[in-house]
Amino acid sequence: MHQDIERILYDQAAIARVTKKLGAQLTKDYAGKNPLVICVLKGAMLFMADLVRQIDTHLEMDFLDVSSYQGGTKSTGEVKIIKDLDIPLKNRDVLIVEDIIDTGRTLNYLVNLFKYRQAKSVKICTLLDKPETRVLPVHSDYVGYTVPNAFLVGYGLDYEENYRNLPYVGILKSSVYETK
Ligand SMILES: O=P(O)(O)OC[C@H]1O[C@H](OP(=O)(O)OP(=O)(O)O)[C@H](O)[C@@H]1O
Ligand code: HPA
Ligand SMILES: [Mg+2]
Repeated sequence: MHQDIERILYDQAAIARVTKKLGAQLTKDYAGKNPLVICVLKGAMLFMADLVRQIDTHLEMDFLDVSSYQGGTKSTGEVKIIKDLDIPLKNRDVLIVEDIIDTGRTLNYLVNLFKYRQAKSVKICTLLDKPETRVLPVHSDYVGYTVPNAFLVGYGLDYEENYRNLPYVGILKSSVYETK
């Protein structure tokens, strides 16, 4: 698995550092608001698990499964809800937690959907932001790291469902997907 990684961008310590910093900001911004913190499965699961433990105020969690990459390195352009939320979000302060914003299709779709469902506020916290490849506009209120235009894996991010369990974020060697 590790031999398929070109370069490690963020190791465990770097991820922990930025997660702690984001958690401190969120603790301040959401004190007394009991936000509904939404994890976008599957990619955001590890970041969500670490981030909520750094937010020191009441919150609720829910999980939504959407997919637009169908495992590969290219966005299909179509966002599909595979599992919807359980908790109604009308009049709730919603915080969407993501691993990465790439084309922006996933979050553009979700922000519009949650506003349509009458959330009181909708904000985004993403570990990684890849602004160079944006197709649809997305404003993220909380960003861990801004990343270069490369296909990344690890810490939740996959290539064909593999590599999510790497404890770091790295660039996948192009030979891994170009020979397919
Ligand atoms: O900005 P975008 O181009 O929409 O890309 C970002 C989304 O793509 C990935 O999810 P994916 O759809 O691959 O599903 P996964 O989270 O289950 O890996 C990633 O976890 C983000 O949710
Ligand atoms: O760089 C990426 N890696 C893995 N999954 C992704 N989904 C969007 N961008 C990426
Ligand atoms: Mg995802």
